[in-house]
Amino acid sequence: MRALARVQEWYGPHSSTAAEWPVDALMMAKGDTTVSVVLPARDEENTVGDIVAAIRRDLVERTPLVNEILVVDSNSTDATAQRAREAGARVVAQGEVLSHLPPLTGKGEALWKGLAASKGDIVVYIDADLRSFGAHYVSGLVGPLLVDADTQFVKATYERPYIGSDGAAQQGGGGRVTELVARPLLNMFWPELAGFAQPLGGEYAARREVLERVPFVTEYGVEFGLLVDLLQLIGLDAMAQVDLGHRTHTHQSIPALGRMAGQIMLTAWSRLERQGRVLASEPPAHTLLQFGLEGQADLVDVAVAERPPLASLVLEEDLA
Ligand SMILES: O=c1ccn([C@@H]2O[C@H](COP(=O)(O)OP(=O)(O)O[C@H]3O[C@H](CO)[C@@H](O)[C@H](O)[C@H]3O)[C@@H](O)[C@H]2O)c(=O)[nH]1
Ligand SMILES: O=C(O)[C@H](O)COP(=O)(O)O
Repeated sequence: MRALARVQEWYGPHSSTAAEWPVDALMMAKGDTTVSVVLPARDEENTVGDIVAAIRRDLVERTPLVNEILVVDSNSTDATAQRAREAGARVVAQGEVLSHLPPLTGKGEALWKGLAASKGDIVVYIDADLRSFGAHYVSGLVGPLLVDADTQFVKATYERPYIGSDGAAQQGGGGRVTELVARPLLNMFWPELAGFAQPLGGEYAARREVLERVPFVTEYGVEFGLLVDLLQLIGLDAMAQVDLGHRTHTHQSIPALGRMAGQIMLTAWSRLERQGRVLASEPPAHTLLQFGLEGQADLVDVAVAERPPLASLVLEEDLA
């Protein structure tokens, strides 16, 4: 009950909508602060170009709110890098950033490499598979950071329909892993975070100095890990939420979401262990036996790894 009261107390003062952060007003607040937009992209040739072009048109050329657009090409096998470059982004290959380190995989790795390769004081992450993107996604996320010095991290919320193969939208049907896995876990173990309506969403912004002080879990554990670790590092009152309206994206299959769910559960477990809240006599298994339509079995690995806080790495390299 105490946690719920805490969420209620936090919610009002730390929630806003994108409409409350008009770009022209933000330009006054921006001053010398630089803003990087980082898009992780694996095989997103159908969507990445339009997203980059919209940011470039509305937030670089029309009003210079954004200083840098960086696409991290996450081992794509399609024309993602070319489309992103043509639309005006700088593109880096995930494996070529900090290439002296052994490569890791997945979205969390792309985000960490994007942090290392970008320069802005504020870093905005935007998924490259969005079909509902508008410039207000970026301005809404940076608004609280530019205007309020106490805000360190801003997470998006939105209505998330499920779009069926016939194109029909089912209101509230999207975010299946959020509803079935992430939200129950957060409410059980980190109830202070229960007010984040879309904890797994890929759109959020933070001050670089804060992002460089937390580890990044690889694969799809990254958003869950960041929320839990940032709560511990900066506290709930330095975290805010902005309603961006509506979000549609490319849905993954149920087996793929099962693997994502496994990665998120392992991330939660690692944080429970690290925070001294569970004592494991043996680590959880990280294999998942999945079954296809014909009943065929497939053993997959849902292990996640972790990159250390970027700041610790820079320090280590400075000392070496
Ligand atoms: O190895 C990868 C996998 C994904 N991506 C990119 O990451 C973004 C999100 O990935 P996606 O597969 O579309 O994830 P979703 O099914 O949409 O999963 C949701 O839940 C995940 C777990 O929190 C989040 O990482 C996602 O941002 C969020 O949209 C997209 O731009 C991908 O191209 C990579 O860069 N590398
Ligand atoms: O955020 C989630 O829960 C996953 O990305 C699944 O989203 P979807 O159900 O909208 O595909």
